[in-house]
Amino acid sequence: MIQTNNLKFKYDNDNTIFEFPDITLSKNQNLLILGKSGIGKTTLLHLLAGLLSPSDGSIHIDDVDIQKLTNKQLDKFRGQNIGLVFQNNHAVQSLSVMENLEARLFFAKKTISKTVIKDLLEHLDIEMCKNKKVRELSEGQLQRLGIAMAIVHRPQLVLADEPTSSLDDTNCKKVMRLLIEQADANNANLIVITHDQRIKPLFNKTLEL
Ligand SMILES: Nc1ncnc2c1ncn2[C@@H]1O[C@H](COP(=O)(O)OP(=O)(O)OP(=O)(O)O)[C@@H](O)[C@H]1O
Repeated sequence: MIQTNNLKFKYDNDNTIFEFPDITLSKNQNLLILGKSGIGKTTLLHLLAGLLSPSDGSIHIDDVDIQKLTNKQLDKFRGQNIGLVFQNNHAVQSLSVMENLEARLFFAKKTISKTVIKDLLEHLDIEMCKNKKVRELSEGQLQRLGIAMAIVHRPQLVLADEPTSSLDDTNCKKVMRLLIEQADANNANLIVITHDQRIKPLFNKTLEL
């Protein structure tokens, strides 16, 4: 469940004040966020992830008011409950695909069987790369690893910023199906930002900024 109220934000070094429309998502609902370049889509996603702090308003995720958490509590909450798919992959270059996923699970304090991880990698078409170092992956493989890392710990909320931008049509379909399936299976919410026309028909709830 996600609820935002009267969210406002301003970067320290800029006078623009962003005022975001309220978001209400019940369990299992997904949302596509649209809007022209520079309107504040990524900013909104960072607010929802607790990476930025609003100047006004509130964000509730599963009844937790994230502004009320200390930094340490927020880090823990994010690690366990939120999955982030960002344009720049945050995987550790010197570790393998599998080691990165194991590190993600360790951080989230969750145990997921090797079979389930193998299944996830197969769905994302990167099982054959599981022992490769991150620096040895192609752009598309790296993006799919980012998606695996965002959902392997089965978070309640998945936030994805342009998750399909460097994927071909086949992988775009696979990735979006997987993100939506995983969100459904975990009773989670999926919020996606995109310019990718291919994924618009997959969402019945959209927010135009
Ligand atoms: N750290 C920052 N400090 C100051 N201004 C910033 C910062 N990050 C982003 N901005 C500005 O805030 C505005 C919104 O940026 P944001 O990345 O949220 O837009 P967006 O809608 O996601 O754009 P795009 O579709 O091009 O990715 C832009 O004008 C951007 O220059």
